[in-house]
Amino acid sequence: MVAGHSLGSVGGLVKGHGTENDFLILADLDGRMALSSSAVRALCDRHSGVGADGVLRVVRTELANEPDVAAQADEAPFFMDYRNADGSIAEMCGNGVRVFARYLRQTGLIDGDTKVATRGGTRSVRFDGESVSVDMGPAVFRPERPTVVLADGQSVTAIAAVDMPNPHVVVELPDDESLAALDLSSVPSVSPALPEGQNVEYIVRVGPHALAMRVHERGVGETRSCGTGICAAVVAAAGAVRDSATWTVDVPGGRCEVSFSEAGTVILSGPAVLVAEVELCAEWLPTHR
Ligand SMILES: N[C@@H](CCC[C@H](N)C(=O)O)C(=O)O
Repeated sequence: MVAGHSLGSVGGLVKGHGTENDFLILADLDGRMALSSSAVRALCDRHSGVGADGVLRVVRTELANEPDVAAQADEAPFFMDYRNADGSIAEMCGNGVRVFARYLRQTGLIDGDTKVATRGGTRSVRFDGESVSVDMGPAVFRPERPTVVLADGQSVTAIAAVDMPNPHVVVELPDDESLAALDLSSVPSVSPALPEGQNVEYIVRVGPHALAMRVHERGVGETRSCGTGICAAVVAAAGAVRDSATWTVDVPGGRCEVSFSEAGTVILSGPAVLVAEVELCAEWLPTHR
C-alpha cells in the first residue's frame, strides 16, 4: 500500500462516500498489488483501522488479472475492484462506482464522462454537478421469493429477489415505524437463502414513486446506503409498471434517484464525495498484509 501521496499525484489512500456508504480508494494503476482479504478487513475496521464499508482498488483495465474484466478495456479505462469490509469480493457497488468515478475525475485520470469496468460488466457514468449518474444495466428478477425473519420473530415474504447483478432480497414493510424499529445488528435470517448470499433491503412506500429504505449488506452489515440495493428496491416496487417517472429513495445516509432508460436499464443518480487523503503509518503496514 502507498502512504504519503497527495490526491493530485494519483496515489495513496483516499476516503470517500456516496450517501454515507463509505469507501477507501486505493490506487494500484498497474495492478501489481496483491490485496489480501485480511488487509481489506484491517483497513475497514472502524476501531483499529481507517474504517469503511469497503475498498475500491483502482486498476487500469487492461492490466486487471481477471479475463472478464480485462476484456472491457476497449470501452472502460479503469477497473473498480470492489471489496466488502469483511474482505469478500462483490460483482458491483452502486454507491462505490459513483465515488470511484469522482476520484478518477478529481485526480485527472479522466476528464469527463466515462465508463468503468466492473465484475458485473461495463457501467457508463455521467457527471452532473454534485450528482453522478450511472447506467447500472438491467435488473434480473430471480425466481426465488424467500422469507425474511424480522426482529420480533414475524416472517415476511420478500416482494422480489433481484440481481443487480449482485443478489438482493427486497422486503416491504407497512410503515415508517416498522422500518425504524428494525434491528439490523445481525445477519438477517433468510429462507431459503440465495446460494451466493444476499443483501436485504427493507422498504416502505412513502409516495407514488418514493421509497424509504434500510439495508443489511452482504459482507458488511447495516450500512447507511446501498446503491445496487436502491436499484433493486425500485425494480421490486415498480414491478411491471415502468413509466418515465423518477423515483426517490431515502436512506439513512441521504437520497438517491432511480429511473429507467428506454432500453430498460436502471439509472442511479446520487452524490459522490471525496473526504480525505489518508497516510498510513509505516509501522502499521507490515503487520496488515
Ligand atoms: N454498497 C454497495 C454494494 C456492495 C456489495 C454488496 N455488499 C454485496 O456483497 O453484494 C452498493 O452501493 O451497491
